Parts: sequence; structure tokens; C-alpha cells
Amino acid sequence: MIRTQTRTSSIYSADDPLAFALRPPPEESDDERQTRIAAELEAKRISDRIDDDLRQERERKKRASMQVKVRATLARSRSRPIVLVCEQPCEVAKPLFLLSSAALRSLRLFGGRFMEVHQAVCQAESGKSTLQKQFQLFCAPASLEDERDSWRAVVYFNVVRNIKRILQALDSLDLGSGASGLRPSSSTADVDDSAEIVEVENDARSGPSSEAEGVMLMLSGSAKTELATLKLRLSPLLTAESSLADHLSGGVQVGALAKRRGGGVYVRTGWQTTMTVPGKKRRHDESAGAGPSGENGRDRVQEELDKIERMLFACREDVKELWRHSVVKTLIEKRKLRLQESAEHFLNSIDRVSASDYKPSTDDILRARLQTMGIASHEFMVQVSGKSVLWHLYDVGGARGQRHTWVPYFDDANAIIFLAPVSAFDQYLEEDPKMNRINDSLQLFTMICSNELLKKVHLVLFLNKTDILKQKLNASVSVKRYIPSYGDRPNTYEAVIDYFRTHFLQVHRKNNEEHRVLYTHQTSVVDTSTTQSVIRNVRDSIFRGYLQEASLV
Ligand SMILES: Nc1nc2c(ncn2[C@@H]2O[C@H](COP(=O)(O)OP(=O)(O)OP(=O)(O)O)[C@@H](O)[C@H]2O)c(=O)[nH]1
Ligand SMILES: [Mg+2]
Repeated sequence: MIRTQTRTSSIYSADDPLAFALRPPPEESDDERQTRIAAELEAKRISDRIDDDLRQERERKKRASMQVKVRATLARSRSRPIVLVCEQPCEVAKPLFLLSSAALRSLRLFGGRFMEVHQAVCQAESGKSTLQKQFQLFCAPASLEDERDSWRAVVYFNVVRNIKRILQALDSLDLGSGASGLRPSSSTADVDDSAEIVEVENDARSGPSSEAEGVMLMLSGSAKTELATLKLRLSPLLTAESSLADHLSGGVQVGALAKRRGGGVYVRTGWQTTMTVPGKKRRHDESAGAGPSGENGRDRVQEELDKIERMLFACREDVKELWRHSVVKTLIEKRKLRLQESAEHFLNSIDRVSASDYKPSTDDILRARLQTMGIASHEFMVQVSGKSVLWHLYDVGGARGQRHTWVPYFDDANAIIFLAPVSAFDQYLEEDPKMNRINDSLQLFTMICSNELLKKVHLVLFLNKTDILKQKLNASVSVKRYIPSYGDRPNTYEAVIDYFRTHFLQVHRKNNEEHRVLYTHQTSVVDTSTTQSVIRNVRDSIFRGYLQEASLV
């Protein structure tokens, strides 16, 4: 996966972002160079070992799968994977491989520069991991119960990250001097001090890809003072964000783009085990201070979490004030501030979340956001027609430049569940600001439908995030503005979802020599009751597909 770097011009080509990221500091001394080379060799050794482990694991799985294939047909169906496909790929200039968190830790030896590249190209958020949690809830609820405590850290991380994003957006308002605005103001004399915000310009023609321009907000003196005070009071929470990111990612820190967007963290399967100490209880005494290290056997991570919990509790009134502040609301409304989709859920619940006996609810777990790194594998025993069937479920983090890495997983897949977040019609790819996310989703779906290896898989399409789509349409966000081909159709949920579904069905029809059925569902995978019933439906349809295929073998 990783090659040892020797300093040649080809390796450190200026056109190659990966090489750029790995390039040594320009004024490196001989000693530093020796240290760097030794570190790189060590990183390569670790990486090679991880590569070997991954290769062996993949071969073992493949062998197991092939063995089962020659058994009775039901046994065959017991072992083959379902693959959850990300709607949102990430553009990567160079293949970045499948990386385990251990591999990433070894890459820190490169000073974290590798992560800058990787992070800069990643974005997804179509709901795959949320659907995986719903599968877990459906098939193995006890396992979700076991890891419930570990989600506390993620919820804190989400809360703190959203606060950080808000504070960063306030930075652009220049609270400390004269007139404030997203663009510098030439005159402040006529600002009405009693008004909190005066919108002096909102150029709707600025177009979706230039949303960052076109609005200037003038703040009253009192609004500036309030916000500046809140910023100051909440600033201690910012340190909590990086420490939580560090704990959750096992030491892998976030990169440049994530910093710009308010911080991010990647995790792989099994991260939960590092966040909880089985059998250890939390102290429900917020007045007790940090307490001595190791009290009640709690480890450092737990102590850190308890500390953050106390900080959140102490700041909760300020958080509420910030969250309901009209300037913040305006920034969100004017699309100058984009928070995580779960922001409202967590910030509205700050009293509950910051309580000393807080335990994440199932809804909190479903809404908690963590970016999946690589391919996360899960196994579930599914009950079908009175039989237990083992399902392997792969939650693939999409990456345009990495699609070839999916192929080993497609090889013997039974089903693909494709998630298209239909609410994203007004969003653009981070790596390609001209690429509308719905269009990108359609392109990826075309690739899935036309892939030779997937000609026979059972295809399930989730038109996901319908709840957010409805919210946007209720708020009169115009589909036509972002997707001109939508024309003068009504800006209603029924018309919009029908339009999107028709496009996905067309893609399927054009790439359907095998006359496969496409099972389509309109979903909001954070809604447990509807999603559980969809999962039941998907389980039965996949199983029918097994039987049908088996009868042809
Ligand atoms: N309101 C709402 N939120 C959703 C829905 N589906 C997912 N989310 C939220 O969207 C965020 C991203 O979801 P994930 O499941 O982490 O997305 P993902 O596709 O796994 O993303 P990557 O791991 O980065 O590839 C989470 O906060 C989810 O709770 C939905 O249908 N409605
Ligand atoms: Mg994920």
C-alpha cells in the first residue's frame, strides 16, 4: 500500500497531491532527514504487515465463501454479503487504498500530511452507517445495547463540533470592530442599533455554487456584544473537540478541509471498544470536580468524557442562547452556515445531553455522525422463514477514485442497497463544487447497474432523507433553482420524489439486460419504526431472490 519514499522528483511531483502531502519539509537538516527516513521505513513495515493481514483476511473470507458456494443452496445463501453502497463518492487524486486505523496511525509518522489529502477529498453522509445501525437494531439489539455508552463520546463530539462551526461562522462577522458582514462594509453610520440584523444585500442570482457570496449582514452593537461574549464563554469547548476527535479516531487527527468545515473524525469497525470500560460506572456527581485519576477504575478516556460532560453542563445556558440567537438562525437560513444534519436534534437537547447521568437514547445513536473509514464489515444472524441466516454486511465508504477497491467485495455479493439522499438536491460535491449531489448519485447508480460483476445482484434503492427533503420543500427551497431540468413542475414532495425516482428507474432500465427487479423505498433511516418495516421487506425480497437464484443453479 505505502511505498518507502526516496527523494526523487517523480515521487514529489507538484501535480500529485499525495506526493505533495508526503513531501518532506523544505529545509530539512541531515538529522531530521535520517529521522524521517527511519520513521518512513517503520511506517512501511507496519503498513506492509497490515496489508498482509488484510490480504489474508480477504483471502480467508473468499475461501470460506467459495467453500459454501458448492454446498446446498441454502447454505450458499448463508454466507454471501450484502453491500451497502455509498451514494456519495469522494474524489481521490491517487488511489489511497483501504486503510485500517492501525495503518492510519502508522501514517501519522508522516506528520499527518497524508491525512490532509485524504480528508480533503472525503464526503458522504448518505445514511449508510445509520442504516447499518438499524440492521443492528433489527437483528442484534443486544449488541447495540452493549455499545450504547460508547456513543456518549460521539454525541458530545457532534455537539461540540456544531458549536465550533457556529463560532467559526461568527468569526466571519468580525464582531469586534465597526460594521459586521460577510463582506466588509463601507458604511455603518445608518445601522439601526435597535435592530439585530439588517440584511443589506441578498443576491439570489448569485447561484448555488457561489452561495458563499451575495449576503451581507449588519449587526447591531448589542448583537455584537452578545455574540462576542458567547464566543468567549464557549471557547473552552473547542479544546474538547480535538480531544474527542483524537479518542474516537484512535489518534488519527483531521485534515485541512475538515478543519475548515468544523472538524471531522474517521472511524472503523470496532471503535466502540476503545471508548468504554466494561462494567465500570460513571460518577453522577457533577460538583465533584475531575477527581483523582483511576477512581473507580475509570480509564483516562472516561475521565476525559466526564470532564467534557461537566464543561457542557456548565456551558449549557450559553449553548442555548447561542443556538436560539437570531443571528445564528439567519446565518443558517441564508445558508452561510451549514451544520450537521443532527445539529438541531442535539442542540435542542442540550439539557438532557449535558446531564450527569446522560445515556444516549437509540434516537441519539441513530443521529450521531461519524465518518466511516474504508469498508466496515458487520455480521448479523437474520431470521428468515424460521431459519437463521448469516448475513455479511459491508458498509462501503464511497470514493470515486477508490471504486476499484469495491470490486473484491462485489465479487460474490448477493444484494446491493444503494442509498441516494434525495434531500441533497441543493448541495454540491466538496471536491467538485459544480457537481450537484443528485446528479453525482445518478452517475454512481449507473456505474453500479452497468457493472458486469453486479449483473445478477439483487438491487435495492433507498431514496433516503425524505424527511429533510420535506423540510426543505416546506421552507420553499426551489428544486428548479438547483436542477433546471425540473422545470415548472410543482415544488411539492410528491412531484419531486416522483421526478427523482423516475430518473433512477430510467438508469436501471437502460442497464438491465438481466431483467432484474429494482426494489425502491422512500426512506428516512433515522425513523426506526418505518425503517424496521422496510428492513423486513428488504430481508424477504433478498431471500426470495436467493431462492429464485438457487432454483436456477
Ligand atoms: N434526518 C435524517 N438524517 C439522516 C438520515 N439518514 C442519515 N441521517 C443522518 O445523516 C448523518 C450521516 O449519516 P451516516 O449514516 O453517517 O452517513 P454515511 O453514508 O455512513 O457517511 P460516511 O460514513 O461518511 O460514508 C447522520 O447524522 C445521520 O443521523 C435520514 O434519513 N434523515
Ligand atoms: Mg458511514
